[in-house]
Amino acid sequence: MEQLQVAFLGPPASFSHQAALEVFGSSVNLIPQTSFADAFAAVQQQQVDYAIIPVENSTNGVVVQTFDLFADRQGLYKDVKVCGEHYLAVHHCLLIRKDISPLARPDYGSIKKLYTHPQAWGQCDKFLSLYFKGVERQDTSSTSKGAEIVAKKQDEHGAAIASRFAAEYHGVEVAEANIEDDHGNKTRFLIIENTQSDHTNRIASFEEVRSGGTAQAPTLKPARKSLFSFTINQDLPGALADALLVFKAEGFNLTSINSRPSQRGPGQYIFFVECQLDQSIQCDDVVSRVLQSLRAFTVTCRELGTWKDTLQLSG
Ligand SMILES: O=C(O)C(=O)C[C@]1(C(=O)O)C=C[C@@H](O)C=C1
Repeated sequence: MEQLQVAFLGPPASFSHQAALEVFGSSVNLIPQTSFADAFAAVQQQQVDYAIIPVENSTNGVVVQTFDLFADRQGLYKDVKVCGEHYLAVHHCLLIRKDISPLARPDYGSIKKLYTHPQAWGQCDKFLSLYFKGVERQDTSSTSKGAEIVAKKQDEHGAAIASRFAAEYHGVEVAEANIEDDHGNKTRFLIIENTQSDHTNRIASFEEVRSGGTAQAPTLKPARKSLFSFTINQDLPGALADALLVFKAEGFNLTSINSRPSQRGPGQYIFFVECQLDQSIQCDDVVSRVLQSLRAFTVTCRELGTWKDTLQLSG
């Protein structure tokens, strides 16, 4: 089989890179992207087979940029769907250049600027409020980008928040490890594919890739999750409640609801519903039935993928 191409948020040694290695191993071609939008575009344009994208963190909540891409307001990603998920344990470190003299802890007074991805600030809030109150913060496109900047900026006493993997890759030092508020901190990643791709269509399912082609037909169907997006007529009393009842009627358990502005006026939203289908429901066409029923209560609706629920397996 041709080597699989997998996009992730770069530069190398980001948490997305770590998640990609855990899911796909090192035999696939892992291709760094500068933004989540580039990763979505690479899937839509079939430059890659899969991309791995963070969607929510157990401490800091949803990754809004990812939901904005799933909102697909311009119709740029019409063939992109979720085919899998992965939970990654996320441990943050404070990284400094190797030539900066050892810091007098807990006083990090010599550090004048901090760099990291916006998601990481909220995951390390307690540590930052304790030691870095008032210190300038600069958002970076990823945690590993922050590590790269700190490694290159010889004229500045800056620090990055990123992983130990990023410290090793970018040649910087770990001044403090495990600075996340919750040591059980986890980020859930979604794996996306292009439903029109001949290459991925030849593979029975993403789960076959994950298991290295050894996936056995399960005796009991695993719990599955589906993601739907929809807009409603918000002037109609009960429109949202009616839409949500469709899931209940088909035996889906709603596991999360999110919304993003539809950008069609104030108070107008795109809703995202993630739901779990019980193992006992064997019916494969239940997803299309939900979509069919949703059409009666929504203005627009879309199924954004169905995949194996791995929450129980994530430890
Ligand atoms: O910046 C990175 O290293 C990423 O892969 C992105 C990201 C995210 O957006 O959630 C991934 C995991 C962590 O939660 C922090 C950052």
